[in-house]
Amino acid sequence: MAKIFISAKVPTSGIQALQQAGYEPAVYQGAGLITPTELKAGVADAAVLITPLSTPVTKDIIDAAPKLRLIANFGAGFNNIDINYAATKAIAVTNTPGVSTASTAEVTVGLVLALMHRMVEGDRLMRTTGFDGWAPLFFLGHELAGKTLGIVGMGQIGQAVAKRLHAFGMKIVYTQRHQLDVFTQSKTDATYLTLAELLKTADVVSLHAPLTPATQHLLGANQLALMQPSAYLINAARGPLVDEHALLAQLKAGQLAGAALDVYETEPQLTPGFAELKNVILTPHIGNATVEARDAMAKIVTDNAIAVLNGQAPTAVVNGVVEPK
Ligand SMILES: NC(=O)c1ccc[n+]([C@@H]2O[C@H](COP(=O)([O-])OP(=O)(O)OC[C@H]3O[C@@H](n4cnc5c(N)ncnc54)[C@H](O)[C@@H]3O)[C@@H](O)[C@H]2O)c1
Repeated sequence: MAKIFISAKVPTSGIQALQQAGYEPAVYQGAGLITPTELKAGVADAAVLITPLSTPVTKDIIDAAPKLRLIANFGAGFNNIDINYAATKAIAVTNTPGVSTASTAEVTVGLVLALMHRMVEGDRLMRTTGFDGWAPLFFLGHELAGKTLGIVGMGQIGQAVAKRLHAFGMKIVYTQRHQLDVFTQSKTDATYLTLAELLKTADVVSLHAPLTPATQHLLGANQLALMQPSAYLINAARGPLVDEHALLAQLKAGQLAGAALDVYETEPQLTPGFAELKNVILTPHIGNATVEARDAMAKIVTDNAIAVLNGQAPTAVVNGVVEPK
């Protein structure tokens, strides 16, 4: 029987779906992330690899897997996989689009609310020194209503964030490679701007573009310097979109009002300096960490595994290989 190797624990619903289809997947049981050596051993005789987005699947790993036909990435972003090299070996690479949208949009909205209303900072205060009581000038934040939200990458998550924060009374501007069609744009009254115009204009900048060579350090020192000192930055996309050292310098210099990060440039490491800043919220890559999203992701990867092993085409192919070897 063809081997399915799963390089991290996944929801029970996924394992059960594979068992019902007659497969007994081998699941990595170690603590933390799998090492490259363990991954190579796991894929050596596997036809399918199901892997979380935190695990690099490099040329070396692919070379160690001569029977591999499918790499089903458990995640929407797939920058962890050498998709082009996989294509040269007729290995399909799939992701899990769409099902992270509600969860990641909700987390983003939560970060905007918490940052602008200083909720995490307030929680920390109550757990330490406490406060002297209500006072007219005490602990002031800012309302979202009437402010401008700038979305970088108006795809599924960007649009879901726009819809939700438009309901809070925010004006929506966005940038990406192509303008939206008029109908989609009109649903949130969104206005297209260039990245530079957006950075100069927005009170809150929220990143929702994928990590590609073109988006690496999309916000470097020069771009961050365009933002208003009263503006906030949210990154729930991918850490390397932002030059974190430049961001830290801007925050320390008071050139930005605050930032909320769910993802990190050298994830899972945190760049030293952020933890000390009161106007920064840090969450551990929990954008789609919901039971609902993870079950839906498990369904996509296991459906694809079963399809490929039955000689059918997988869905959500990201490297053009619709008929794997
Ligand atoms: N924090 C989390 O847990 C979490 C969860 C899910 C997804 N994500 C990240 O969010 C990203 C977006 O997800 P999605 O489902 O909305 O993807 P999507 O493909 O629907 O949207 C991405 C958008 O980014 C735009 N884009 C591409 N290159 C760009 C550039 N150079 N400048 C500006 N815009 C650009 C695209 O045109 C597209 O509209 C994913 O790639 C992933 O990295 C994070």
